[in-house]
This record gives sequence, C-alpha cells and structure tokens, in this order.
Amino acid sequence: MAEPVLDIRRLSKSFGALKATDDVSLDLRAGEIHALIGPNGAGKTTLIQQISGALKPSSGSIRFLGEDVSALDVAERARRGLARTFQISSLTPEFSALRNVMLAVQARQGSSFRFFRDVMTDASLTEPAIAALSRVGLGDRVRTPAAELSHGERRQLEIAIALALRPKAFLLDEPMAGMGPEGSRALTVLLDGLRAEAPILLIEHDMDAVFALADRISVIVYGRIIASGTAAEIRADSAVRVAYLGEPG
Ligand SMILES: Nc1ncnc2c1ncn2[C@@H]1O[C@H](COP(=O)(O)OP(=O)(O)OP(=O)(O)O)[C@@H](O)[C@H]1O
Repeated sequence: MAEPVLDIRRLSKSFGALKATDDVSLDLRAGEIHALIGPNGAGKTTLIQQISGALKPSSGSIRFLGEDVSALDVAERARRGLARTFQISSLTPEFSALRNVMLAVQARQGSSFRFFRDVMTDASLTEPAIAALSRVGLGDRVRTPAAELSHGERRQLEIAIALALRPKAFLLDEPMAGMGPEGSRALTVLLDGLRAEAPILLIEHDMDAVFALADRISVIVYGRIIASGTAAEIRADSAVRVAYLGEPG
C-alpha cells in the first residue's frame, strides 16, 4: 500500500501530570476522510495542534508526504501543504471575503510587500481566490466583509482560505460547530467533494456528519485511541458504545 499522506506515530503530550495525548498513532491516506471523535477534553484539539506544529509533542513523530516534519514550525508545515481550520475564527472581519482569501494566497506565494491596490488587481492573486470562494458556494459574496457573513458563510470562508493554500491535507477542527441543520447539510456535501482534492482529518462532534462522511473513524478518550475502523465497525464496537456513544456497559 502507498505510504499515507500523514503518519502520526506514538505521539504523546503531557501538561504536568495530565496526558492529553497518550501514545497516539494514526494515519491519513490519499482520498479519505478520517474522523477523530471523542468526548469534550479527550485531547482532539491538542492532537491537531501537534500535527499543525502549534504545540510541541512530548514524544513521538509526525511524517507528512514521506518526510519527518516533527521539528518544523507551523509556517513550514503549512507551506508544505498542511492546511488547518480553527474552532475559533481567524478571519479579519472588516476585510471582504475576497481579501481574506487573498491574504492566504499571497502568503502561500510568499510574495514580498506590495501596495494593496496593486494586489487587488493582480489576477494571479484574485483568480485563485475567487475560484476558492466559488468552490465553497460564496461566489456571490466575494465583496462582502467577513463581519457581514452569516456564521455558516464564515465557516465556508475559512474552508475557502484553506483551499486557496492548495493543501495536500486538511486538518478541520469542528467545521460544523454552530451551524444549523441546513448549513451542516451543505457543508457535508462540500467536504464530501473536498476529499478528492486532499484527504481530511476531521474533528467533529456532529455524529450525523461524521457517520455520513468518514471513510474511517478513530475514537479518542482520555488522550488514547480506543478504537479505529469504518463507521460500521465503530458503531458495533462495544468499548466505544460504553465510553463515548453513551450506552450502558
Ligand atoms: N495548554 C494546556 N495546559 C494544560 N492543560 C491543557 C492545555 N490544553 C489542553 N489541556 C487539557 O488537555 C485535555 C485535552 O484538551 P483538548 O482541548 O485537546 O480536548 P478536546 O478533545 O479538543 O475537547 P473539545 O471537544 O471540548 O474541544 C483537557 O483536559 C484540557 O483541559
């Protein structure tokens, strides 16, 4: 089998006596959505932060596209194609949707300082940004300030920004959070198509979305992966049902 896009090996992270990530190994393969689920405080965000480079693991390694990236910082991992969206928005509210995406495109291209009016007419920057906005369904909101977008639209915008970075893998931290049922359905369709572009490691509490989308699901409880498998395998796993899906033992 081809080497996974992302390969996490025996990752641990302690905060004092607390093992927030405890000997976690998992991988992300080309074309798939791998969902990571678990109760509040299980260590999902801590794990994503270590993968993105925001947090240094206590031990273990992270391989991305066949190389050990454990010692690289966030910017270098992003430059190599690891795109993360956040639980808490990182948008600039007063900027238009287009300008928010273009900042990301510009960062990727590593272009040196230019006056913004020049940037806004530079097709090499505007075209990929508009394409990313259209892709997520915001083609008619290009000029709208991020502050005037609905909650759901802002989540779409965050995904457009991740897309504009032409990632080799997406790390999505609760993209459905705060979405109504209609928004969640639309986002589910979008993520479904996105996996063809780059595989997705998806942290999500919305179980309808997880079971609809995930090719594989890993369940994390108290920092440890207690089960990993297809949706059907996870549904049938008695340890998962007791520990997470809330069924009596
Ligand atoms: N910087 C930190 N210092 C100390 N403890 C931390 C730190 N960050 C996280 N923790 C603890 O590590 C554990 C895992 O937290 P984490 O945020 O990763 O969980 P989570 O699974 O993402 O939860 P949620 O689903 O609520 O977002 C929690 O007990 C949390 O309190």
